[in-house]
Amino acid sequence: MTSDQLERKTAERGRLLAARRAVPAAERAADAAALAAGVLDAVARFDIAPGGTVCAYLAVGAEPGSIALLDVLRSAGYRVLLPIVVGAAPLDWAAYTGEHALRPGPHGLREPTGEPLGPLALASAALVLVPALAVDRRGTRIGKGGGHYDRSLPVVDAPLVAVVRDVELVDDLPVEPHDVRMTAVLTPSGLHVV
Ligand SMILES: Nc1nc2c(c(=O)[nH]1)N(C=O)[C@@H](CNc1ccc(C(=O)N[C@@H](CCC(=O)O)C(=O)O)cc1)CN2
Ligand SMILES: Nc1ncnc2c1ncn2[C@@H]1O[C@H](COP(=O)(O)OP(=O)(O)OP(=O)(O)O)[C@@H](O)[C@H]1O
Repeated sequence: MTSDQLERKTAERGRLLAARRAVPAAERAADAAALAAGVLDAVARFDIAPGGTVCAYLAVGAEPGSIALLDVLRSAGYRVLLPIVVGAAPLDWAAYTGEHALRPGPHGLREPTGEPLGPLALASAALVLVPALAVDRRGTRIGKGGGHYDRSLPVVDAPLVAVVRDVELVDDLPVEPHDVRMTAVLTPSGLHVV
């Protein structure tokens, strides 16, 4: 990637974060409800039966997503794992067993208090919900810039479903060699296979 493209990626990230912060609370709540309502369709579209493992994330700040989305998956019988940040190493994972079993983590995150299962737990996923700032129509994802998911996802064979707002599914994002492509994008309007 040229320094020009890297600059574009950094600028794009700033623009996307600012746009997210400007979303009014009512719209955030409506988006969260629509995503929680749509997540089971997404899982069904990939033929993942209850009992299967879904690696998910717990939304922080203005990110799309919610505890309710995790609870929908759990109530439907899926095993839900959440990431644990371990410095610059690939993400660790532990089971989400309810909002009571979370503790504060880095970057304002809440992380599961259960036994850490190790980075390879991600390989047991039947589907991975991936946080993103934006995704393009080729599946290129831009995240917060820590590289956590790009370092973690190479062990996964399962569908990778980025979760963004509808305006964050865009035509074209800059791509780097380490960027792992998404299989589909879940937005409040539904699942988009890319
Ligand atoms: N929900 C979620 N979990 C995730 C990620 C993510 O993007 N979203 N990550 C993706 O790799 C890893 C952690 N990376 C993160 C990097 C930066 C911030 C962040 O900017 N936090 C804000 C606080 C948000 C708030 O409280 O409003 C900050 O530190 O200012 C969060 C997570 C693993 N878990
Ligand atoms: N597979 C990898 N191995 C080693 N370093 C990596 C890998 N993937 C990404 N990185 C490092 O992480 C940095 C951030 O990457 P990138 O901008 O793609 O993050 P991101 O996908 O936006 O972040 P995140 O995954 O945390 O949401 C890169 O500059 C790179 O140095």
